[in-house]
Amino acid sequence: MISNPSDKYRPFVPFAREFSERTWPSKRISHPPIWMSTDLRDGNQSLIEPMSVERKLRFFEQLVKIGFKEIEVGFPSASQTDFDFVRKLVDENRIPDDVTIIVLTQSREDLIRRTVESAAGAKKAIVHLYNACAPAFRKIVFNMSQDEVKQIALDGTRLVKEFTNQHPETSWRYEYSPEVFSTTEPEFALDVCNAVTAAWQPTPESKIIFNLPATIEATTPNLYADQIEWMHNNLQQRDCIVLSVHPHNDRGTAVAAAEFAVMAGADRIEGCLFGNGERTGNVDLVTLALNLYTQGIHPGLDFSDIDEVRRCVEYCNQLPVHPRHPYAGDLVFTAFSGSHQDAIKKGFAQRQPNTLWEVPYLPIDPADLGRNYDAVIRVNSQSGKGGVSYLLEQEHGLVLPRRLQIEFSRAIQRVTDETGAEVTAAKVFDIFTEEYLDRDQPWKLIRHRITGNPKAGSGQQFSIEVEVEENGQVRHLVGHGDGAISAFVDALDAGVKIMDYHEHAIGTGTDTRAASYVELRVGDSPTGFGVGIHGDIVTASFLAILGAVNRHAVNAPAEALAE
Ligand SMILES: CC(=O)SCCNC(=O)CCNC(=O)[C@H](O)C(C)(C)COP(=O)(O)OP(=O)(O)OC[C@H]1O[C@@H](n2cnc3c(N)ncnc32)[C@H](O)[C@@H]1OP(=O)(O)O
Ligand SMILES: CC(C)C(=O)C(=O)O
Repeated sequence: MISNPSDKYRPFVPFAREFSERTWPSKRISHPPIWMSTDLRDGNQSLIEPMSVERKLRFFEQLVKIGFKEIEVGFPSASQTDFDFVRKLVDENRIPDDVTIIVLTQSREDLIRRTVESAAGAKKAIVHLYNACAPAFRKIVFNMSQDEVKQIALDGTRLVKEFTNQHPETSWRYEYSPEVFSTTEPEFALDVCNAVTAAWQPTPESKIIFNLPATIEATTPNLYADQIEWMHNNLQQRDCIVLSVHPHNDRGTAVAAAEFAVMAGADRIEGCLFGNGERTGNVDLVTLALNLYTQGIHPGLDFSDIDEVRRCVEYCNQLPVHPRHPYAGDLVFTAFSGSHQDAIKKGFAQRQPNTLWEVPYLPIDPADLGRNYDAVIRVNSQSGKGGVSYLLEQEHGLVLPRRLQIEFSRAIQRVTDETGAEVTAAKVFDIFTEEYLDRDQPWKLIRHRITGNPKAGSGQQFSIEVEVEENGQVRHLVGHGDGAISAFVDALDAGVKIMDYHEHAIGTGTDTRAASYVELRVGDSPTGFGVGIHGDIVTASFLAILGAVNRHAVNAPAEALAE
């Protein structure tokens, strides 16, 4: 009696085998596997609308551009489109000399004949034959014994040999997949593969490919690796074999399964870009390749323009790539949260050219994939001062002092709390402008003139004449001090005490302007900031002081700044 859904399932244990001789867990991947793209076959057969010849061609050319040397181009006996596409590649000489095409077939005479016909004339081609070997498939699909199922593989192998021999103009190789290997008894899968080896008679120069698929991912990836390592150790004529894996992603662990399988002895991986393929997809070759990249191993595939690849794949598959997809999604190099932004900003600030990549929260340099840094930091209610000030610095060259960052991020937080939405970099600057640069000011600077002419260190007084507009009235002020700022403060005579002052240049050459940031106190009020931007540094600092005084007058900071 089954009362719970979980009672319907049993854990997959591959026939009580222990695999205690395993060595793969302590292995490291030191070089890339042979990559085989099955986008045009396994990927294509899983699409809502299979690719047209035009889409297939576009995808094929993209795969070649990325650097794939083995491309499964279709199931030619499935449809006229698939057959015509393979013929087009061959007849129009579209296959580069260093690329081998692969064509898949069931083990049925008419289908094998047509499959060989589709690729005949290519310089290099691989015929790929499969039949399911797992107990459930033997029982449910074929209703056959082990020997009968093995015979399907042997009959198919003989026919592939016979038909390919009729086309000596092509350099043929052979790939055999004991489909559903992942839930097949290891001894039976081994027995079938060894029988196929004997029938095909591969050599070290012309190897057979045994592709051991996790047709349906049924186990934790470590168990798949155990199965692969066992085959690797027990297959006859291993030196004449390319050991391949073909993980599907039913449990969401196909990438781990493929990586473990390589550690366990696999030479080759079949998969699709961005993990397209039956059901949950084939293993994602982009993730696998770029995982190698981050370990200091060049994958031998070129994803230096990941967005172009993504656009092409989305067009051909008519399926979107998820915004969180590893390495390729729109959001994968973006931090919204404050502590992530803070760490990224510091990472960029400390980065030295030509050094190892070490920017927190960014496992890979987006520039290596053709991405820019525009989207690295985006601001919403989860963001902090680091992210906000990063945007001002990147977009407008404004390097806010720490306490101003704290003050300004409160203004941003008010907006994000109110709207619940993202604040774009342009909006951040608008809010900054409104808050610090373009207020409706009671005090406006009209002009100033330094009248004293002190020599540095002389102890002489600085004198200044200032013309300001105060609430519409023009006033002429005079002040004295040790420097321009103190003389200006003296002239204002508004109870101003300067607490902190920063300045820096924005831009270069004739366009250079100065940015000044002044933190001051008016009377006993809490401190507040003013910002001035001007071509003249002294004017910038006066604007900053007036800005702070104005902010105090209009909108005295309600609370003191706290660290
Ligand atoms: C795991 C994978 O991805 S395998 C690849 C799967 N891809 C595809 O199937 C896409 C292309 N396939 C097709 O277009 C069609 O299935 C065709 C043209 C190959 C065959 O079509 P049909 O002749 O109509 O047969 P159908 O698709 O129903 O196949 C089922 C039959 O093939 C048999 N069969 C299934 N796999 C194999 C195999 N590898 N070798 C031999 N026979 C097989 C089944 O037992 C069944 O036989 P039955 O009719 O005697 O019960
Ligand atoms: C044909 C085989 C390799 C396959 O696609 C699978 O088992 O998933």
